Amino acid sequence: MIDIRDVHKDLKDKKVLNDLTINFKEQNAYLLKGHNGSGKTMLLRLVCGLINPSKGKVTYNKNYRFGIIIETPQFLNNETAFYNLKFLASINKIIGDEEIVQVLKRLNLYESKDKKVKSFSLGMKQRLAVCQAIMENPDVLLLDEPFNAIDDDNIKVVLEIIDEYKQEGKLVIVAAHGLNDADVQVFDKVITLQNGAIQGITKVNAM
Ligand SMILES: Nc1ncnc2c1ncn2[C@@H]1O[C@H](COP(=O)(O)OP(=O)(O)OP(=O)(O)O)[C@@H](O)[C@H]1O
Repeated sequence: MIDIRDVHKDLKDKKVLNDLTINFKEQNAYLLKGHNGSGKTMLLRLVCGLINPSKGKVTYNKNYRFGIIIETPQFLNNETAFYNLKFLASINKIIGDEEIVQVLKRLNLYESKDKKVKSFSLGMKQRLAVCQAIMENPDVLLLDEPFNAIDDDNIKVVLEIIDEYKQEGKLVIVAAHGLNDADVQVFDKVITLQNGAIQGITKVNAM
């Protein structure tokens, strides 16, 4: 559980988060919606501790390991896809080559594993970003616009992964726009942000 209570965040005189109170629960997937600049990315940053609130409190009920894509992921462009994941895996040292191969297969990148990232399309880079986010099997998955530039088949793969995470009792928060109604069904709640504040929270099965 991640509890956000009465949170405000000011950056250079601008209120980027405005009086947010939300309780994110395990076994649930949340979809963040809202116009550009409404605060979706800031909320994801707040949830994983990349920014601290100016006022209010963020509480976790356990030590979570986070898997994240926030804004445009950066890779070592002159290295291969496999090398990039191996390099990132060397930080925590909890997975080996086998897990990296599995995740590349899952995101349909195995055939391209030995290609340099600079030759990748936007969609391939986005899928590689999903690989790095999920490869260590995190407790909480935070994805900022993961469907950008991804084709329908791979959108389905990412939606399946979100569903699996929920079934495994994990917590998933995704910022995305333009998902069709059928795809939104994988989420439990849709949170709409406007000017850094919550405009509405809708239960998906009630939509
Ligand atoms: N370093 C900063 N200093 C001041 N304001 C900032 C800073 N970074 C972001 N902002 C502002 O915070 C607000 C929220 O930005 P955020 O990136 O969270 O929006 P978003 O909903 O994710 O939009 P997008 O879909 O464009 O990514 C925006 O108005 C943005 O201009």
